[in-house]
Amino acid sequence: MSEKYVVTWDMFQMHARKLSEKLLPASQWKGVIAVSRGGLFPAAVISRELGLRHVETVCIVSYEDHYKQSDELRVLHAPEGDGEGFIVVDDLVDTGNTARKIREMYPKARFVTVFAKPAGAPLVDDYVIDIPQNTWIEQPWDLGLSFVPPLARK
Ligand SMILES: O=P(O)(O)OC[C@H]1O[C@H](OP(=O)(O)OP(=O)(O)O)[C@H](O)[C@@H]1O
Ligand SMILES: O=c1[nH]c(=O)c2nc[nH]c2[nH]1
Ligand SMILES: [Mg+2]
Repeated sequence: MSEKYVVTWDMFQMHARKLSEKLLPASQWKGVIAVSRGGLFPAAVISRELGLRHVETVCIVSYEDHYKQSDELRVLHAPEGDGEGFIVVDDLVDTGNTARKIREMYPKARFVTVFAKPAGAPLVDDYVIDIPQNTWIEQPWDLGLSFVPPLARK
């Protein structure tokens, strides 16, 4: 990836709130299924905003290494059913491989993400922010604050 897009916690919360607005009225939903782990973060915001207390996880491993996707997706845990009445939420779609698997598993769910790159965007029902394909999204839970030395050192 040639570019980086750094996301801060406050911007992430703001975008996740915007995504929640697209999911009104809340009464149409039984609950939320978070695509763990990245989807846990927007799922917390969405379930809070919409007053949904039924929160499930689907656990999929795609990127074993931070920047490198493995050939096979590994599903470690998945709630039963076709997803009817549920919002399935992930933090982002990139190649769309995870989204394709989710769509296959939960064809009746509404699948939403905060960020979408062009290759994955058509697979998502709702998202908030477009990101170019050549850009790596650095999520706030993967980052930390650290000291930066001044330019002029004595
Ligand atoms: O569209 P794709 O190319 O499939 O990529 C998107 C997926 O990749 C990331 O998850 P990852 O597999 O890194 O796991 P994590 O959520 O546990 O960090 C991200 O959270 C999405 O789930
Ligand atoms: O933190 C992440 N940023 C990304 O751009 C991305 N694409 C797939 N998986 C990803 N994880
Ligand atoms: Mg993920």
